Amino acid sequence: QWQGVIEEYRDRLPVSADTPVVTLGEGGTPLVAAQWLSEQTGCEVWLKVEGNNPTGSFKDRGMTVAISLAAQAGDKAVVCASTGNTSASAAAYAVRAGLVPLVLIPAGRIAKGKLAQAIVHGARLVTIDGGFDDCLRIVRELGKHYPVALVNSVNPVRLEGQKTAAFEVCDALGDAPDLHLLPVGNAGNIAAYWKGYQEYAKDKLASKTPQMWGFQAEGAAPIVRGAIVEKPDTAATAIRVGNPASWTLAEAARDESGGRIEMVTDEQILTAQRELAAREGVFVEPASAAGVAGLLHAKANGWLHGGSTVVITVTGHGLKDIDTALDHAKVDESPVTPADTDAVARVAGLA
Ligand SMILES: Cc1ncc(COP(=O)(O)O)c(/C=C/C(=O)C(=O)O)c1O
Repeated sequence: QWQGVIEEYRDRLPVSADTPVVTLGEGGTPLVAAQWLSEQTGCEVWLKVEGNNPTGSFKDRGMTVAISLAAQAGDKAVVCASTGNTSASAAAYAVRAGLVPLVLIPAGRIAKGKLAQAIVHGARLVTIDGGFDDCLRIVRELGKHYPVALVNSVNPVRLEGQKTAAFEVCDALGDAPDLHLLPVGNAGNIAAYWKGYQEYAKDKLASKTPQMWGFQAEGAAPIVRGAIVEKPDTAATAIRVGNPASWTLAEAARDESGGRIEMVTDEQILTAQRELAAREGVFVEPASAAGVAGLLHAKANGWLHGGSTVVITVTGHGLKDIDTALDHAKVDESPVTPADTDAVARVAGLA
């Protein structure tokens, strides 16, 4: 039975023997062979399906560590700013530890599945008349003046937990891949993976480190443009961030790994989301498809060498944001059909 991130990688995490382990069995997510993407690119492509975590995104990896340490420290409340998945995860893990979750979210731009999670877990929800970056600025100030633990990815223990995904990739493949692709929003995850890959290579558990390729949405691409984006805008609301907290760490991951951070349009992201579901059977929320859009973009631009081993992290489950999926679905809404077998056979294209 998989014990969750802390028990599986205890000696690589900033926990001690008397840290209470607050877990929902996070981690140990599937590494799925992507046949269609492999055919399209001539590479060996794998998907690290992080939507399979307990609250539906990779955030659980960092939250189990952050909340366990907050419980050990005797904190009574935790606070975070979020585009949705961090708050969903913080709420679930906090209540398990008997802590009060206080979450700040940007008005109007949070996927309903994530909002539902924060609400049903009983988080204290504050909807800010502003963007994610405003929420983050405020929680940093709250952390300074009130007895609350800050559990955003500005808290390094979050990235410690998130680096375990790189360990799992190496454990599953027997080595690090040549390339690792993933979305970049607040930019903690690309930094976390890079840290994990470096640790495994140092300990000779991998023969190399991969190039880290991060992808931002064109309307929210501060790292690509080299400037803060005052009004970030993208349908991929999870990565609608104009001033990433881990900007410097993400650039270090890009440069030290010989990788790249590029941008893809919303059109490319939503097409990748649809293609991934229709061809590989993997349904992810829009932001999570940015790495897949990035792979197809890289292939079209000739950046991709055939035969490379490529891992793409798809970061959150598609059920988080069904509104966007349905808005852009190409499905022809079939009219309600009479409860008659012959009629169904005709509508279903069997007859
Ligand atoms: C599905 C999904 N995909 C990609 C990202 C980007 O990861 P980072 O580059 O490490 O920020 C997020 C991030 C979400 C939040 O930052 C939050 O929940 O506040 C996400 O939820």
